[in-house]
Amino acid sequence: MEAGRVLFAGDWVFTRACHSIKHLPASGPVEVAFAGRSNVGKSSLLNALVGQKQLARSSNTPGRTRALNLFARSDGVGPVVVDMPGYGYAKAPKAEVAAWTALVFDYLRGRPNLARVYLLIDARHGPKPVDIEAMGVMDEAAISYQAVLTKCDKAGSASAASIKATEDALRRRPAAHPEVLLTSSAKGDGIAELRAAIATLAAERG
Ligand SMILES: Nc1nc2c(ncn2[C@@H]2O[C@H](COP(=O)(O)OP(=O)(O)OP(=O)(O)O)[C@@H](O)[C@H]2O)c(=O)[nH]1
Ligand SMILES: [Mg+2]
Repeated sequence: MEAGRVLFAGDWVFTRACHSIKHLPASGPVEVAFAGRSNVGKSSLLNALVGQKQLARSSNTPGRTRALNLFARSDGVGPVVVDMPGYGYAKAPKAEVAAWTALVFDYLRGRPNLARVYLLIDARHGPKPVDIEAMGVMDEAAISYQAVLTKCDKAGSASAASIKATEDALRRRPAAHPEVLLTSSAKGDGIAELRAAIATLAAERG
């Protein structure tokens, strides 16, 4: 827990927006990425980790994040954290949504220094078909991933069913971490645990 706190207490800054995987740095430190449907809470989770409300822009309107946005500590210590566009429904033209979705899936398939994907799932709704598709892509690419339920503060009794549905969807998937993390960016639940998990990963892989 302490290593996670220290890692995220540093000075985290936005470093680059990539609209194509060609624009990513050729190689570099370990990356950790947040994937999930539009509006699931990816940018908010990053802000909760770093303790800054507006480092990554979040919005009520699905389709806020439109590039692979890279964040890192200004002193270069630790991993790069990648806030991705959402896949699925968004308030944007269909062709644009299709382009981001392709960008996300290209990144998941072909990034050698990608150490772990956190697959965010809304605790009120559980996994949707597009989340299952993302799991399949990551299994095939052998990218380690872990499910994170978001907005647990709003889910009430629905979260038990979402936990069960998520665990069921992850069973027998070769690249999936079996444990589901429960979080609320609004209330801070699960944030210290996620910080610690990322610090451990960076220490192992960095
Ligand atoms: N109650 C509650 N609301 C949350 C939480 N996390 C995110 N939200 C809200 O959900 C909305 C979407 O959050 P974002 O962080 O922008 O979601 P995103 O996944 O980055 O969305 P896109 O960039 O559009 O794909 C915002 O209005 C947030 O304030 C949470 O833990 N609890
Ligand atoms: Mg976002």
